[in-house]
Amino acid sequence: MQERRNTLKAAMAAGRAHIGIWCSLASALTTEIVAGSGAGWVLIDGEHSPNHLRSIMAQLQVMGGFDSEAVVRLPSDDANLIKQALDIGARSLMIPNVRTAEQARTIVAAMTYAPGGVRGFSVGHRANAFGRITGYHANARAQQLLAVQIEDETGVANAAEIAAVDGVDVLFVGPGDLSTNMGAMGNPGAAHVQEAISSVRKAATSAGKASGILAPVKADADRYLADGFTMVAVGSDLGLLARGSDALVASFNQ
Ligand SMILES: O=C(O)C(=O)C[C@H](O)[C@@H](O)CO
Repeated sequence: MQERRNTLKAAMAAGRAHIGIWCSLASALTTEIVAGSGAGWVLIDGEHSPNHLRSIMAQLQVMGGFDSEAVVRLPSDDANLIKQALDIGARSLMIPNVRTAEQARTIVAAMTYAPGGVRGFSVGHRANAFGRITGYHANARAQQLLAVQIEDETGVANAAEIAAVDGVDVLFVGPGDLSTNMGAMGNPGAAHVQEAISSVRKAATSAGKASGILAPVKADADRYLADGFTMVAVGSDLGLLARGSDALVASFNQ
């Protein structure tokens, strides 16, 4: 049995844009619905949502039948969480609040088997189809994608060094945290925040890496894509359901 190619990783390496949808409802059913949309990737959020390893695994299982790549965001850079997420079958990770190149190297090491890293070795896990994937351990890193989130001014200042770390594929801007940490709470459109966002993209591009951002307003997403961001989340399951139901009710309350 062969592991399926990580088409998101290939697209990022080739500079091809893939839009994604953010899944925060911690539901295998809604993630399965979203995965059928044709989005290039689906973010399973383990930071700002009531997800846990089993709920993340259930979403990975339902996504197995779709071309869309599952990207799992962990709540931190904790090596033990990285190990568990990789073993249940996550191979594209998003790690929040990455501020230094050293932190990024530590994250890559947690994703990598010895001698290059410290990922714990096991044969019998879901990632390896329970021992059925030929050459899983030797090829695991080649199919992994790492998106590190740049979410404060330290990360922005270190973006070039972070992007240069071997194993980092994407610098992904967290617009909410970045704007908040820059004194413009929840307003990534502020001029100085936009300058920071642009500098992150340029740092990624200069290092031959991809850049990404969450942009649930279409005009923003279109602009970021035009500027060269290639991993752009353009909406969320939660937003689609909340705003869609609001609008539906409002349409009858004219
Ligand atoms: O800082 C941000 O913005 C992000 O990283 C995305 C948010 O955490 C996401 O949960 C918005 O729903």
